[in-house]
Amino acid sequence: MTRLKIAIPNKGALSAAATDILKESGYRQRTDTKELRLLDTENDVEFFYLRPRDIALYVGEGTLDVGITGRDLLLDSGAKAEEVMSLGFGRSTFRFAGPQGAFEADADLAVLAGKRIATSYTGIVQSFLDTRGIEAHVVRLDGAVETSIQLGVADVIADVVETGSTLRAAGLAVFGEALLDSEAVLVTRAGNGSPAFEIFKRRVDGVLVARGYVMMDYDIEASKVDAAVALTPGLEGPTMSPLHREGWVAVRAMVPRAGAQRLMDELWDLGARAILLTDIHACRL
Ligand SMILES: Nc1ncnc2c1ncn2[C@@H]1O[C@H](COP(=O)(O)OP(=O)(O)OP(=O)(O)O)[C@@H](O)[C@H]1O
Ligand SMILES: O=P(O)(O)OC[C@H]1O[C@H](OP(=O)(O)OP(=O)(O)O)[C@H](O)[C@@H]1O
Ligand SMILES: [Mg+2]
Repeated sequence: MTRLKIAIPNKGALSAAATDILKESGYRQRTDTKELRLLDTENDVEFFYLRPRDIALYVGEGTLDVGITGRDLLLDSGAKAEEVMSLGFGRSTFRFAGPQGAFEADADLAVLAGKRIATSYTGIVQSFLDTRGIEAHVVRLDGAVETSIQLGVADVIADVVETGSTLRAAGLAVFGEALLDSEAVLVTRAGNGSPAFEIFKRRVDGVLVARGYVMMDYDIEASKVDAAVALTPGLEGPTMSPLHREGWVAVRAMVPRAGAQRLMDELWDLGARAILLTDIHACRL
């Protein structure tokens, strides 16, 4: 099997969470943030720590096999890489913004006609304008685009918004609809079904599923077990074990993490006792 080459953000908003998910998936990760390459011989993969903006290009060209980057950066690059899995972190939206009070919050984006729009994501913005048939002037900046309006370089900006605090601090407000919802994604080139890639994907997917579920154990009277199991059906049916206590059984089932506390309340009301929740670190389902 040829060694899988994987691109990881070397710094910025996606870097730490990308490293975490790989560690949880059983891969070696760098200990020094200055390291730009790391060979994991045990798993026969090599990691390349790159700018998140460049990752889709390397993968699209086929120089590297897999990458973690933002959906917005992938689309902006126009690279021939495709999204194969969303990773559930690095969530943001991509929005137009202008000086507070200058635009209606729900303005029709036709108001952009003739405006100067500053952005680091010219690919996304230009293709949006083209699709809508809006003629505007796109000003490409490397970052800190929020300041460009005050400095007289642009009328509006188009940028990543997470909490919105950067916009507020700059006296700006979003308007019109969101261009896209982004999060970190796994990218590869079209049709990559190599065995090494499949193993990598399965490992990462196992961690994501494990993050979404918890293991629930409880004891309940056998006469109530059908009602309890209706609440915790598990993935392929819960595991049931007899208890030493006459007429009681122990039940174990994976349940979605969201709502697990509410489930515990319902099980308690039904008569279940010794209800335990435990984290799952990885799984293959
Ligand atoms: N609060 C945030 N700030 C910036 N990017 C975020 C945020 N939350 C999520 N992201 C996502 O992180 C990615 C951008 O990462 P990053 O900021 O590291 O790249 P960059 O802006 O190209 O680099 P840098 O900011 O170091 O110049 C995008 O996919 C973006 O949607
Ligand atoms: O909505 P918020 O939570 O405030 O986050 C969004 C801000 O974060 C990003 O900037 P980044 O730190 O990547 O700097 P950059 O503009 O130089 O890329 C983005 O460009 C916004 O400025
Ligand atoms: Mg940035």
